[in-house]
Amino acid sequence: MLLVVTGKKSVRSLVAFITYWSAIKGAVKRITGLYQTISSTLNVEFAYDRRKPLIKDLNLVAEPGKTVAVVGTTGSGKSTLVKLLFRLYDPCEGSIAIDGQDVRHVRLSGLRRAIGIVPQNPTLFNGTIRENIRYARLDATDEQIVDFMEFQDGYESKVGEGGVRLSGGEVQRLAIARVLLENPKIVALDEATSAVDTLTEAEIQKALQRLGSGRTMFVIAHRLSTIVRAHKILVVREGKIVESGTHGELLAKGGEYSQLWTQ
Ligand SMILES: Nc1ncnc2c1ncn2[C@@H]1O[C@H](COP(=O)(O)OP(=O)(O)OP(=O)(O)O)[C@@H](O)[C@H]1O
Repeated sequence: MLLVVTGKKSVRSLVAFITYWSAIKGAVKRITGLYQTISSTLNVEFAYDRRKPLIKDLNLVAEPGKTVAVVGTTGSGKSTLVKLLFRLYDPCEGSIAIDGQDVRHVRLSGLRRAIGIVPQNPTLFNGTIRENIRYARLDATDEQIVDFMEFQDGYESKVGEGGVRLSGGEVQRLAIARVLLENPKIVALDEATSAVDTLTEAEIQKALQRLGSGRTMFVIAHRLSTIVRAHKILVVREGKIVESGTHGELLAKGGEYSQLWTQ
């Protein structure tokens, strides 16, 4: 800049330099992007129907490698938070960012590669467990697929139409295995509500711990064990985060969370 002011360089070369520098910086951002810190501006708002705002004053930070559990009554807006993150919808006000970059400025294909989703009811087709897991990454080797966890009847057993031959716990573990195979940096998990026995519960928790290791995980949580293990719990009511903290902190506070807990 000084060289331009003193007349030693032309404005044209300064413009060329800035363009060149922006291109390099852009490229570096794509290469080094950790895709791990999720944050929002203070004023994020969202409405499906403009007359009825749903998400209000959303203030959210999820730190790299940490598990954030979202809890709240039905219809409080938990799934909508995940939809905003994944850009199925954009906020009406404010913005959500990953590593400080507004998700609206990240290429959609890149964003969806960076975030893995474990849905409550995964779509399963009538093939083997191995084939259903491979669906997440068609070029995966057999070794890569069996690396994650064990299934009682083995990887070659058929799951049946829509997974009817699997137990609720196996369906959840299969959905987790798919995302482990995808290996994204961020995971959004909509935890199934189905009750499972203690042994299955322990297996699901083991799979979840592996999933959360080194990843930022955002869980719409229903299981006690998941909530207790989370690094941070967000309590959502009518689209607002009304409390946040660890399980111990929130219980000690004696507010909304402790009421949810005793219900
Ligand atoms: N696509 C949509 N169009 C219009 N309204 C919607 C849409 N999706 C959700 N809603 C409404 O927004 C509100 C919040 O829904 P959301 O699914 O985010 O809640 P939730 O806390 O995840 O509920 P649950 O625990 O039952 O899954 C609900 O009143 C719901 O009916």
